[in-house]
Amino acid sequence: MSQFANTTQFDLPAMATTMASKVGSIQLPFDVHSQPTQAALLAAGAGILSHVGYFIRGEHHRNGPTIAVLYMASLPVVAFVLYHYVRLPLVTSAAQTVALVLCYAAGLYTSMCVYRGLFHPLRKFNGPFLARFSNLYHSWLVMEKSDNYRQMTKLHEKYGDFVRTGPSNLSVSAPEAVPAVLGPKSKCTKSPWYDGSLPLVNLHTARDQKVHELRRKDFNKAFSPAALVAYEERVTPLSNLFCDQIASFGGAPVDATAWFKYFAFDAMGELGLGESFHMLEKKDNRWVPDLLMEGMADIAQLQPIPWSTPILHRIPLIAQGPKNFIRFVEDQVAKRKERGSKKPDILGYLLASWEKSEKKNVDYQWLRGDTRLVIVGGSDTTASTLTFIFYYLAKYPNEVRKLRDEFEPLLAASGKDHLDTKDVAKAVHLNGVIHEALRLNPPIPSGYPRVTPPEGLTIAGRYIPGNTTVVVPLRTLGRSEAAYERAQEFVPERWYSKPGMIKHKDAFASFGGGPYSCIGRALSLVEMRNLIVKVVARFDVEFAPGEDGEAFMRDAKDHFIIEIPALKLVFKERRPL
Ligand code: HEM
Repeated sequence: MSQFANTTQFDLPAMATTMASKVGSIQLPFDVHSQPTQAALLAAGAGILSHVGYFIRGEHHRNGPTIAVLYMASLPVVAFVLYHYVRLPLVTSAAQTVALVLCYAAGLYTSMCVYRGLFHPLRKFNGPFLARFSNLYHSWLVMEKSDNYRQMTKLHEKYGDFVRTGPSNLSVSAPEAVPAVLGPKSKCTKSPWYDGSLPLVNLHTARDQKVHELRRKDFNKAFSPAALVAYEERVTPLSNLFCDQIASFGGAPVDATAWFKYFAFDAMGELGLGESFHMLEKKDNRWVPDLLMEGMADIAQLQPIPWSTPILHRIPLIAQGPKNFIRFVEDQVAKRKERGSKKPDILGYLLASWEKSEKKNVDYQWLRGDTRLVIVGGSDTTASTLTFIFYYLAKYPNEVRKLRDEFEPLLAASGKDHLDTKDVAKAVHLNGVIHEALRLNPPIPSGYPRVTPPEGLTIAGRYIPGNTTVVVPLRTLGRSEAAYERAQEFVPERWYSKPGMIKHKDAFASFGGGPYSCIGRALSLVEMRNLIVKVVARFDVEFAPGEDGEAFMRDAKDHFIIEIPALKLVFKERRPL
């Protein structure tokens, strides 16, 4: 199960001495001092060679920290050689060194730009001019507002279904892209982006198919139908607590965004770690969701540049948010391990596999990573979906009536205060509301990148070369007329009585697809159905005075997961308990 990045130690003085001793015995073919042009050309040539011989093929992002250190180390080494062996004055050595290193970089980047602009297999795909030369363009595009999903929609409106967003990157918004790139039969693999959190590993970031398959088996036990039934019993008290807390506002405005987070995090604490974080009843841990989002926001704009994150993770004072969040998770794993749990929880199943492991130290890293994954993957996604759902319910009160008409007879017949498992399929409108909110507002709005197989891939009649990073922009596709009729409108009936309004049944991918799809899908649906039924049964929902939901919809940020602004709602009790 071990799959960690190698960290290389650099002994700079030793490297300098070794290199210097070699240069000392070599007669340079020119005098650096009197023939600067030749020296510059040689450095530029080395840059071109390193591109053509090394950088042009394969993946190098994991070597990012090593390459950065080597590049920095070359400065003192070259300066030392020029000063000590070529016997240039100190200041001249330093100036020549900078010039040579810059010439090397110029050679490297010129070669890259010429190749990417004129000879790259993606050269025939349209996209912003600068995007073809570097992924930095994509980063720059989203730097100010962290609004990748909006930028992707704009680019697709301008350039069509296929947009070259980086030298080897395509965004494909054709509905056929979902089965081809994400479907069970797809031969695409996870892109280098998934290495962004190394050396931390987890199921989601596992790029090796076999490693992923093995770990997913451990996870499957925690998400079996029997486990889900047991989990639902523990969601119900949290839904009740949520309703009681909302009722205590007495009809005053509530920050729905924050409260759905408290619910979803508490549910993940309870079901993931065996103990709620108690955010619904106490203020103590309410900082955790903000910490997570801060961490995601810190590095969101760098996501198009996979080599940047391994470097940032190694710089002590940078990306403090994710590091603090990891510390919080580690603490939770240690506490859960110590206290044990009488009730089944997700970590319990993973701990049981770990107990049997022969490589306890290595597999403990997986345990940490997967606990973080469960908390991140299970909380914020569910919370933002619930907030979007209640935005639509406040905007369209008729939807609330339709929901009540559907579930009230089902609850009366079963005598339960939540939907019985056998009635879930009958709650077609409730399921339609959830799917419609997820279609219009996927919590991972810009999709997740894959790499095409070496032989390439054909989507909607267009051939995409092998080793291309492809992403399906989910929010753009979810609102596309090519996939849905009246695509911008909220019509839950399209998911049951009006199937003609779904033009491409494969286009819905808010939970992913294929072997890497969301393993928590059924659990999140259990949580959401449970809470929606309880809230809608007990409260009428309205926008708070001064709230129209526009800023909420307009100002959402895309940090891979979506960060939504506060949505102020009023919950008025229909029948006080
Ligand atoms: C509305 C709620 C949710 C949505 C929209 C959602 C969406 C997704 C998506 C799109 C993926 C695939 C990402 C990729 O391929 O890179 C994913 C993976 C995953 N999700 Fe969810 N998720 C939700 C709730 C949950 C919950 C409640 C859990 C529970 C712990 C969970 C756990 C996971 C895990 C463990 C993975 C990784 C699966 C793998 O790589 O095999 N998710 N989720």
